[in-house]
Amino acid sequence: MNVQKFISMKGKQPIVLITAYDAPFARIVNEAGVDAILVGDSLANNVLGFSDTLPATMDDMIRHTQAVRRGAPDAFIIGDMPFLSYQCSQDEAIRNAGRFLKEGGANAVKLEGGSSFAPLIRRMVESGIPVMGHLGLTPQSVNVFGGYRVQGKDENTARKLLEDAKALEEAGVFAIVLEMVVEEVAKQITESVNVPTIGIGSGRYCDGQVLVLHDALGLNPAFLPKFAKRYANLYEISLKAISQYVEEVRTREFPSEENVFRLGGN
Ligand SMILES: Nc1nc(=O)c2c([nH]1)NC[C@@H]1CN(c3ccc(C(=O)N[C@@H](CCC(=O)O)C(=O)O)cc3)CN21
Ligand SMILES: CC(C)C(=O)C(=O)O
Ligand SMILES: [Mg+2]
Repeated sequence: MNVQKFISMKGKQPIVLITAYDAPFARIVNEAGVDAILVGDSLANNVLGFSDTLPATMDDMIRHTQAVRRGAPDAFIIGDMPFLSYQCSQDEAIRNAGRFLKEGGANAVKLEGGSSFAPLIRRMVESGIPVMGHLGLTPQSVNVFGGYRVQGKDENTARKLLEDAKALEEAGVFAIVLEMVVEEVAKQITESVNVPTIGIGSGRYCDGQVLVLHDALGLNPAFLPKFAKRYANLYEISLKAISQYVEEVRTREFPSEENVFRLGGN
């Protein structure tokens, strides 16, 4: 996979992305054959225990991008730029984006935002950093939105989304994530730009889909967004497994003869 192949898949074959945050899961999703792995800033809520994505730092993201790279040496990896790593100044943004490639081992970065980020994105691409855009519900702006709401419900916001998508394409992004955009608007955007759209909660007509790993695997029993699908219930499976371990230590069933080292034996 590379950015040109990504672009060439538009309209031909659905593009499959999923998030991963560590080496063992990166190995699993890579072996399952996803087209790319997103090291999301949703690291903050899914792995670090925060309630939103805002606390993720550059150092967090680099450390976990490195872990994903070690678990999936040949995967196409996209690093998600965390809150305030690219909003303060263009120079700082380019340096931080570059860290994902130089230190993290990522192949590209993603950042949230519309046409006002087009000049920055153009500079990044001209500097040799492939950029994925992210429009619609941009979780780093949850405090401005006042919640996680569907985007593009009226004519004005739908038009703004379309204009933003065209501005990002013009700036040189290789793909655009559309998050929680009403299906009709996501379809229109998909038909109006020449780069692939990757949907999450944005319906059936995007060029690809991205899902949060912990949602797909059912690792969070408390919450599942309406747009997500649980393909397994790892919370229950894990709970059952560890409960059995607890029980077996207490009953001295574990460790058993096969787990022990003895004098003169093996
Ligand atoms: N585990 C996880 N899954 C995600 O999809 C995800 C993250 N984390 N973190 C980053 C963002 C935040 N996202 C979110 C967060 C909350 C809702 C939510 O509260 N949805 C409600 C209400 C939707 C509505 O207003 O209609 C839902 O029931 O889906 C949705 C997406 C999507 N992203
Ligand atoms: C939901 C995806 C697109 C994301 O940005 C993340 O996981 O951080
Ligand atoms: Mg994100």
